[in-house]
This record gives sequence, structure tokens and C-alpha cells, in this order.
Amino acid sequence: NPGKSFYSSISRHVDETIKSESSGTSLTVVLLFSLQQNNQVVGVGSGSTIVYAVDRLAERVRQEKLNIVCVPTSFQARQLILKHGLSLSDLDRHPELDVAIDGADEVDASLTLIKGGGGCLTQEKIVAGCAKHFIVIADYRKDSKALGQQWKKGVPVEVIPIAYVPVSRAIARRFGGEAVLRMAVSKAGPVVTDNSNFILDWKFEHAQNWKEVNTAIKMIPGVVETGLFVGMAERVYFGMEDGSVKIRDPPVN
Ligand SMILES: O=C(CO)[C@H](O)[C@H](O)COP(=O)(O)O
Repeated sequence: NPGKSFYSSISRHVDETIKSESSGTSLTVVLLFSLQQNNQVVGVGSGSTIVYAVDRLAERVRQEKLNIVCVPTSFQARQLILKHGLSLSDLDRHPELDVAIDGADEVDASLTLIKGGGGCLTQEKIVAGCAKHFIVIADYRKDSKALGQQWKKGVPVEVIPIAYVPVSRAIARRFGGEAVLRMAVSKAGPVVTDNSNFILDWKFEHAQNWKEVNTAIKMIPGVVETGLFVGMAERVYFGMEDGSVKIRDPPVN
């Protein structure tokens, strides 16, 4: 547990509400700003929600002359960091992060996440795994009791290209459903990740023990990483439709 001062400091900084347009729906994204101190190493997530967090981060760095170092989780995050003139680093130089902030595609009641809608799951998981605190920001559409209730596109699985067919068959055979190669939109052929791999979207049929499934899928030869983040998020901030913030912490066992 990071302690009371960490959390009270976070809530002090949940200080800005921004309207954004996403999927044609007007929604309110409430920003978390979890940097409570100077000289922090921050993991910067990927996707559309995180853009607002980085805007805010950059504003504070400028206003308060904070000395912050950012580690990106994707090409997109790297561009975002550079665009704002923030200090860019990597895991070679900063293998330990103070906090990583990222979005999610779906969050269940136990804070298990589906990530990788933007195809950046592997680097996102690595960076989150290197952070002392992993914080998620999401809008109310990502809030679920059980995975699959809100997010219908399945669990992304990054695979080595030559293995996509055997991995897809192995996942369907062992866990049911269908694991489909993600196709690019403005390019012929499949989506190619920042790591030059392919993505399978596993459309599962029913709720499972996600911890076990995550481990089992990772053991299939050719699998690089899954978009199941189990036991990693320490707190999720949901921006609600009415502009309020809902906070979810992991259940106490
Ligand atoms: O996992 C991700 C990218 O790989 C994103 O964090 C996730 O897809 C959420 O994105 P958005 O904020 O655009 O809804």
C-alpha cells in the first residue's frame, strides 16, 4: 500500500475536467494527475485518454518547473512526450519508475484490465511492471463488473508473426471462442505492432479465471504478451458522464 499521503496527494490533483470527443460520443474524461513530487520518473501510456493526462502533465511541468522524466509505452506515447517538450527516457536509463499512468479498454470489479485496443499492450505491460504505482484513467464506458460486458472486441494477444495460426488455434482449443488476426485499416494486411509483431483478438465466450488464463496463454510458444493486466492496477479513476470521478481500488482479500 503506497500510503495515505500518496492517495491524498493524488486526490488533490484530480483537478481538471476536460470534454473530449471519442467514437462520436461526447464524454467527460476526468484527469488524474498523480505526480505529487518533483524528480519523478513517469510511465506514459497510450491511447486517446492519456493524451489529456499528458497535456496536464506538461502544463504543470511548465508552470511549476518540475523536473520530470517520461518513459513511453509506444511510438505514440514517445511522440506525445516529444511534442510537449517533456524529457524522454527509456528503461535502460530508468528501469524503475515512480508511477505509470495509462488508459484501459475495460476494467472489471477486481481491477483486472483488458488493454491493447491500440495494440501497445506489450510495452504498456512492461512499463507498468517497472512502476512503483500503476494508475489507470478511463471513462465510464470502460467500467464493468466482469470482462466482456463492455468491451466486445476481445482480449488482444501479441504474437510473433509466423506463429499466429498455431497460437490462434491453441487459444480457441483450450479456452473456447475465437482468436482473430487484427487487420489494419489504412494498410493492406494485418496490424503490425511497434515491436513488429501481429495481434490476435481473442473473443472469449464466457468469464474465466483471468490470472490462470493469462499465464496459460503466455506459455503458448509464439505468444509475446496478452492484454490481460491482472493484479497490476493499483487504482482506477473513472470519468463519469456527469463530470464526477469514481475511484476504484483493488478489493481487499
Ligand atoms: O491499451 C491501450 C492501447 O494499447 C489503451 O490504453 C486502451 O486501448 C485505451 O485507449 P483509449 O484511451 O483510446 O480508449
